[in-house]
This record gives sequence, C-alpha cells and structure tokens, in this order.
Amino acid sequence: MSQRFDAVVVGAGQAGPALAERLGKSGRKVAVIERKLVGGTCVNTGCIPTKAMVASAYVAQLGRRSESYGVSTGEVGVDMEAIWKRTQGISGHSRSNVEKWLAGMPNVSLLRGHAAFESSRTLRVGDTLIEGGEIFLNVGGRAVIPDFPGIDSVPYLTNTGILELRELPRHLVIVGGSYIGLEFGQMFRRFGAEVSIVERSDRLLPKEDPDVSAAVVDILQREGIGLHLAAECIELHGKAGDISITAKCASPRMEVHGTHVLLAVGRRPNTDALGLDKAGVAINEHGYITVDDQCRTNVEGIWALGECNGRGAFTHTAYNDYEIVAANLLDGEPRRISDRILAYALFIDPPLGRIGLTEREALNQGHDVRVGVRPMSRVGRAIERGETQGFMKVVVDGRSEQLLGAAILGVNGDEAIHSLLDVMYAKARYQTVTHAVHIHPTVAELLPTVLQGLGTVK
Ligand SMILES: Cc1cc2nc3c(=O)[nH]c(=O)nc-3n(C[C@H](O)[C@H](O)[C@H](O)COP(=O)(O)OP(=O)(O)OC[C@H]3O[C@@H](n4cnc5c(N)ncnc54)[C@H](O)[C@@H]3O)c2cc1C
Ligand SMILES: NC(=O)c1ccc[n+]([C@@H]2O[C@H](COP(=O)([O-])OP(=O)(O)OC[C@H]3O[C@@H](n4cnc5c(N)ncnc54)[C@H](O)[C@@H]3O)[C@@H](O)[C@H]2O)c1
Repeated sequence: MSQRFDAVVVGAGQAGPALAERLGKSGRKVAVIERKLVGGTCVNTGCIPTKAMVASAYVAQLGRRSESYGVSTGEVGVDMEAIWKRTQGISGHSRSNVEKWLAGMPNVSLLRGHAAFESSRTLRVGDTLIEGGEIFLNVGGRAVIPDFPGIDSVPYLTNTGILELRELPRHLVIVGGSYIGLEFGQMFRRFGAEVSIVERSDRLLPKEDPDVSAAVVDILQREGIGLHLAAECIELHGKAGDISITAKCASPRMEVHGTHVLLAVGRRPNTDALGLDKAGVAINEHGYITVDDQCRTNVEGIWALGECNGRGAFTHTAYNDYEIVAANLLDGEPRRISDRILAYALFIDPPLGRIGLTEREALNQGHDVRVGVRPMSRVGRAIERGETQGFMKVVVDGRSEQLLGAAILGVNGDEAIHSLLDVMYAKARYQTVTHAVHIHPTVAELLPTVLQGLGTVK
C-alpha cells in the first residue's frame, strides 16, 4: 500500500507537532510518523519526568533542613513508588496533551511505526510506502552505550530505565559527570541512596569554567556524593545488585562498588536506522544530519530539526528549529540557527543558568574580557531563603561593551539569567542592565551591581 502527502514529519518530539500544525494550516496534507511515544524524549524520558523528580528531591532536602527555618516536619520519609506515580502522572498528562493536540490538527494524520527512507521522496512504515513532497526529520537521539569491557554482561541503566525504578538503589554509581549524571545523582542522593559519580575528565562539567565546576563539586560533596574524577579506561564487573566499576588507567587505579549503574556519557542521534543513504542525505562523522543555517539538508525538500541535526541538544533549541523552518517556508522571514544564543540550565539545586560564552571561551576568542562576580552569600534573597551556595558571573567585551555570556549558579539562577539573555538578544550595551532598576528582593536585582564591578581578566 502507498499513501501520498504534501508534507511528512518523522518524529513527534519537540519540533515535529508544532511544525505539523503550521503545515496543516497552510493547506498541506500532512503525515506525522512516530514509532514510540508522542512528545519524544523531553516529555517521556527527559526534561519533564526528571524535573518532576528533582522537585520531589528538593522537598525531601528541604524537609531535612526544616528545623533551620524554625519548622518541624519530623523524620523525612521517601516513597519511591509514590514519586514514580507522581512523575508518570505529570509526564503522561503532558503526553496525552500532545496526543490530543495532534488529533485536533486540521489536515494532519498521525501514523504509528518506524519510518525509513526508500528514496529521497519515499519512506517505508511497516508495509506502507509514504510519499512526501516535503520531508521533515525530527528523530531526536538516545543514550550512548559505551563499549566498556563488561557492558554486555553487567546490567546498567540509562535515563530511560532509571525512570522505571520503584525502589531506591542502595548505591547508585553514575558514569558521566555532566547534565544527566549530576541531575540524577543529586536527586537519588536526596532520596536516600548512596551515590558515586565517575567522570573521565579531571573535573565535573568539563565544558564549563573551572570555577563553576569547583562550586558544583562543593555543592555535591556537601550532600555526601562520592566523586571519582580522571577515571579513564572504565570496566564493569559483577551482576545485578553487586557491581564494580574500575578505571584502570586512573592514577591510582580507581574502583567503586555499587548496586546499580547509570550510564550518562552523552547522546547519539537516531539516524542509524533511517535509511539516509537511500535518500542521499549527508551526515557528519558522529551521525548528525548536516544542515544549513535554516535546517535544510543537502537534499532539496528534506529538512532536519532538533537534536538529530547536531545544532542544539535541548528542547528549546528543537522548538526554535521549528520556528526557523516555519518562518522561512511559510512566513517569508529569514530566521537562522546562527541568530540563536546558547542558553541552558543544569537543574541541580541550586540550579546553574548559563548563556553565551564562558570566560575561557571569551578569552580564547580574543575578546577584551571583563568579568563581574558575586557570591550568592552576598545576595539578600539567597540569604533570606537560606540557600546561599554558588555565585553569579557575567562576562563582557570591554571594546563593544556588550554582554558575552553569564553563569548564575544559585537559587533562581535558571530564571534570573533570562534578564541578561534578553539584553544579549537586543545587542544592547551592558549599561542597559546597570541603569535598570530591578525588583527587591530578587536574585536579579544584584545583576546591575555585578556589572558595576567589572574587572579585567588576564
Ligand atoms: C534525562 C534528560 C533530561 C533532559 N532535560 C532537559 C531539560 O531540562 N531541558 C532541555 O531543554 N532539554 C533537556 N533534555 C534534552 C531534550 O529532552 C532533548 O534535547 C529534546 O527532547 C530533543 O527534542 P527532539 O524533538 O529533537 O527529539 P525527541 O524529543 O527525542 O523526539 C524524537 C522523536 O522521534 C521519534 N523517532 C525517532 N526515529 C524515528 C523513526 N525512524 N520513525 C518514527 N519516529 C521516530 C522518537 O520516538 C521520538 O519520539 C533532556 C534529555 C534527557 C535525556
Ligand atoms: N538540564 C538540561 O537541559 C539537560 C538535562 C539532562 C540532559 N540534557 C541533554 O542531554 C544531553 C546528554 O547529557 P549527558 O550528561 O549524558 O551528556 P554530556 O555529553 O553532557 O556529558 C557526558 C559526560 O560524560 C563524560 N564521559 C564521556 N565518556 C566517558 C567515559 N567513558 N567515562 C566516564 N565519563 C565519560 C564526559 O566527560 C561528560 O562529562 C546533553 O547534551 C543535554 O543536551 C539536558
């Protein structure tokens, strides 16, 4: 059997549904093909379930600290089954909203199954051939499974499997000390598990500035999380409930025993079983689909959006890819990926809000770097909240007087950072912020002060 559509969207993740709606409204007959759960990673196994669990972990931690606020809660108990149910409820609600949204879109049909190219205009889904005038790939990614010795015999978790745990692991060992590793690590520690993080680099969050990494280490160590850095040549040994992880090339040789292992060493794109060679669509050496500044692949009539194009690894960047494609194709507005400023948050507690360049990147790029820093222990709002860990740091170019980047590791840092991000988008001078009057008492009210104290960096 074969069916013809004006437009075919493969993957109902963060870009696909919104794009399908716009295409359908333009009068095109549209197919959305999804092989698993609509909503993709973010809704089902990523942002939404993890942030729901981070919220439970925050409450547990606050309960333990309650007496310091003059409040008695009694001993804190954590019910993993109840946390699982709450998390599944939030994630499931979000998924069903996307399902209803898709079902109500004019001219859009949702087809279930794995899609793979047969030619540059044809995809196979089971026994059906789907022909598309325009094809939009939003296939996302999945966890990297490294080829560690022992990986085939020792049971391990990824971000997917760990969400299914209904009992607390006694000792969770996490390989990878970046976004996924740190968010899960802190949350399981707060649930009551022993947690060890094993990271190949000599510091956590190796892409951040060293002062950010050091402050994050301090936050995690105070909560009793074990850190094993510079862990090279990892091997897994043992069986379910009794696992050891060794880093043979670490000096001295490192070994840590646990009951469960989470692999959090990065993501890879879902492009390997997509038949891209049959369509002639080019990929890079890591399997990401090569696109131009407006998400077009090398094959006319085929676009790639979201994580699979390697130009962003976040929900907001995937959604922005949809906005870029829709603007160019449907609105005659030449929006571009390169107009986007890097922005993300790490949702440990306190969170890290990050935008633009790090201090190190700014120096490497030859900017006349000026930096303003303030510890959260000197931020009124943080003191009143009893949450004074971390610091804020803003990086400015002394010649253009524009903001280059910022990091706010501290309470509300994930929100406060946006006031700087918007000034960067406006391409305004940093004095826009120093002259602004911010609300008291907030974290953002100190940003003008930080910028008034800019210093030169060698
Ligand atoms: C644990 C975790 C936490 C995260 N937290 C955050 C966060 O807090 N903030 C943030 O911004 N980002 C976060 N992310 C990243 C974010 O989830 C992803 O960047 C985002 O979901 C990518 O969206 P996407 O649309 O590109 O792909 P996806 O959401 O992965 O969607 C791709 C869809 O395509 C489908 N598909 C794939 N291949 C085919 C095929 N051949 N045929 C049919 N269907 C196919 C998949 O089933 C999937 O539904 C997190 C990720 C993880 C793993
Ligand atoms: N808050 C958020 O926005 C959020 C949260 C979770 C995940 N995510 C997304 O998920 C993606 C993947 O996250 P991630 O943390 O898995 O990957 P990552 O690429 O950010 O970090 C992987 C970490 O594992 C380490 N590593 C790699 N190989 C290793 C090895 N052999 N042994 C030990 N350590 C090793 C790396 O040095 C690095 O620190 C991110 O890029 C991000 O886009 C985002």
